[in-house]
Amino acid sequence: MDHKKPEIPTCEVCQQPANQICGGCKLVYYCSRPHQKLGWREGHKFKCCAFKIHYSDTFGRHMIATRDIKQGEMILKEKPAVIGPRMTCTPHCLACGKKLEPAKLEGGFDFYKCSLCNWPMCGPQCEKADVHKPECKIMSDRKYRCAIKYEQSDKAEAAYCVITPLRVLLTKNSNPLQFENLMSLESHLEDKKDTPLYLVLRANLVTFIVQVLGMEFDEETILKAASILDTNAFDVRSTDGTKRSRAIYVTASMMNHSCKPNTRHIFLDDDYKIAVIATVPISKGDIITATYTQTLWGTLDRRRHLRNIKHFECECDRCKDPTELGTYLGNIYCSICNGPGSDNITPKPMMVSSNPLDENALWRCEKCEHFIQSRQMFWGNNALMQDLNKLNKTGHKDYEDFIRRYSNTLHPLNHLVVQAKLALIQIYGNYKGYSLTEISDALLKRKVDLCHELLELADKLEPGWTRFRGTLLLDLQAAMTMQTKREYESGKITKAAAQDQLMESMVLLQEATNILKVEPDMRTALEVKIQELSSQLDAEENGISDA
Ligand SMILES: C[S@@+](CC[C@H](N)C(=O)[O-])C[C@H]1O[C@@H](n2cnc3c(N)ncnc32)[C@H](O)[C@@H]1O
Repeated sequence: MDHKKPEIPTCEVCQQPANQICGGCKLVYYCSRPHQKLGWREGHKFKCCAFKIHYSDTFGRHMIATRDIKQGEMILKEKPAVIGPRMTCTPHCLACGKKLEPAKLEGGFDFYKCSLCNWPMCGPQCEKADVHKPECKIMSDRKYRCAIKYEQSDKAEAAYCVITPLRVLLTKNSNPLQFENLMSLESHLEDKKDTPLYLVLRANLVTFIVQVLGMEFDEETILKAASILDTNAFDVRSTDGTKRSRAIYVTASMMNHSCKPNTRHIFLDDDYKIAVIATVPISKGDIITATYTQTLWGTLDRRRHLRNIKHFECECDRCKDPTELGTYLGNIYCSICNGPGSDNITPKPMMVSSNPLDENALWRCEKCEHFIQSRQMFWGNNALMQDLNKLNKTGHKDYEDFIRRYSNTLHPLNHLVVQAKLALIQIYGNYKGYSLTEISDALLKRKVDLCHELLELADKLEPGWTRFRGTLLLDLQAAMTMQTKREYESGKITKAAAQDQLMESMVLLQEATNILKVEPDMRTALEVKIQELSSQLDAEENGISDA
């Protein structure tokens, strides 16, 4: 027999036997905490991570896991290399990104303006923020004053298109290495150059940088900065929804797109660090992916968005599958098989694309000879989306009517129906007049059923520790807890059954907590919910609620 001596790990710093493994890369050992800290300072911080960047002709640079990554693990935390307003937006503060409201000033309603460059800002403090100083100086030195003034609420201003590209260009002097990193990102400028948007940018942005500000950049570099932002920037929102910006994270931008990604990201603190979290276990060698689009859109819409904005053709497993992994999210029923005079065949036959990777391919019935052009699918989707957007959002009636009205065309998991169902889950239990204590047993049951239905969808398209699943689990447990309370109080179930059901709710709440506890806005709310449910369980156990 081969009695091989087991290898004893040794400390990276002193080479003595060690038993503490680095939690980041899980590749190196230390004998003690002081040596781990020393090792980190001496260079491990540059090598320690769970991924490496690979290159392929199909994807360009992309991230690969260098070891198995656990569900819920934070893979990466990074500061933005550049952050600023979106291309066109309603007035937002150039420093903190907050959406601005006008105030009553001497000449009528207007925004507070920076005293030097006249851009709308929150107030004197934001006007002095470091992020605004360099652009403010160059604009005010050139006597440029922003012309935005309040006219009507929510008027989008195209003038914002100059700010974030200007911030990229300003790093050339302030942080040349950062400038190099930013300018080395994928731009797809060649594909965009002649699009209407870039023709407008040539007139606005290039003129602003070269002629108004007198900066020495050529047209190609300026448009490339704008194009790098379009290809790589993340949409950054504060957790309370009052602040919105776009930002580039040089390393996080290396994540490939997938229509069924294996990570989610959140933004932390006031400096908007991004944290990338594994939503499912990721095996060594797997590609680490994010989504650049909306997972709850159908394939036609997702692929068109990716083609137009990110300039690539997505060929992931979901895009290749005409049933979208069995969900039929982008499909409709066949109008012939399910039309008048049909024998109500079950399951109802669907229309599916004859080639999902070709936007122009015909859509055919799975059962009969019926087919339609893909443009009819686009038109139908747009028309119904407009219908959906017009519904009264404060109550449930319009949404329930929408689902009923189109039930012969749209199956229960069509993306338009899913939007209506998500709205209903929000309304039941949360909106004025619909609190969990107020709604009828029937509506409470409807909420529970909708949560179960969408959790099944989530398992196929956004599985694991996703925010979608986390928030659905929270909604479901709240509704189930109320159901239990009502059933017990009306004598429909015994105390033991009530306890079992509350334990079931607790399991759901615990999973939701595991998923959502990293989200800065959720921590306190989750603690309160666990406290409430625990007290309810105690009360049931001690017979207090029998009283
Ligand atoms: C944010 S960048 C990712 C980093 C980039 N690959 C690079 O080398 O700099 C986005 C670009 O990567 C490529 N890409 C990302 N995901 C892809 C995918 N699933 N299929 C094909 N190309 C992809 C596309 O060119 C896309 O515009």
